[in-house]
Amino acid sequence: MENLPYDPARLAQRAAEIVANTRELSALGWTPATSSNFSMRLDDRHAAITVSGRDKGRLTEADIMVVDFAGQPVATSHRPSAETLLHTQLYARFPEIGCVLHTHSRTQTVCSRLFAAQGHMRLEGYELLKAFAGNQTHEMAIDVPVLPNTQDMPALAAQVEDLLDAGPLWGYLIDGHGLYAWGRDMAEARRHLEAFEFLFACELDLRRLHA
Ligand SMILES: CSC[C@@H](O)[C@@H](O)C(=O)COP(=O)(O)O
Ligand SMILES: [Zn+2]
Repeated sequence: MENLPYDPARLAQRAAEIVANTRELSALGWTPATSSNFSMRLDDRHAAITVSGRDKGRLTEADIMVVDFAGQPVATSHRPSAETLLHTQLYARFPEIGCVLHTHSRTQTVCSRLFAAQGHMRLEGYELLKAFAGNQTHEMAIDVPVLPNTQDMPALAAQVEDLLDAGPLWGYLIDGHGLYAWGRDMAEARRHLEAFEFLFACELDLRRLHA
């Protein structure tokens, strides 16, 4: 048997978790037209991530591959997600991060357009802010950064590094593109993703009502 640099049993377990959750997120309409990508940490050097270009609503374990934290494929000829670097930079920097989720819901994309000029989207006074790990109260605000979109992943990753230097972050938007969110494990990353989606939708509703 091939001598793999990661634990294949752990890969199988993480792949099953990614597939089950991706299908649920896809059923919500958050991964249109093969968009979005998903990953989980395997160990201190490797992550399991979706193969590039796959239909996220029909994902199977065969659509999950391994990369190192430089974003290079490990023991596979598959092509990893085009945005692999945005996942691996988080695993490389924060040992406590175990899962990174990227989706393209309509709400996320509309918000990214609406708040791009401002550079961030403020979420303030909501009970659901307590869904973000470490927050104890609704009496606070978070500014979700909105980065300009680019196909230059090293450039985008460098901008994310600057954001991470600036303070605690649970996710960010990319203009005209979608949302990145993460957490210790799948459950926490999903909680953050769902909280962002809900709060973004509230802000859009308020804008419509005030229009
Ligand atoms: C189908 S367009 C969306 C892609 O360009 C990208 O933003 C995306 O989220 C999925 O890319 P992928 O390479 O499949 O991980
Ligand atoms: Zn994307």
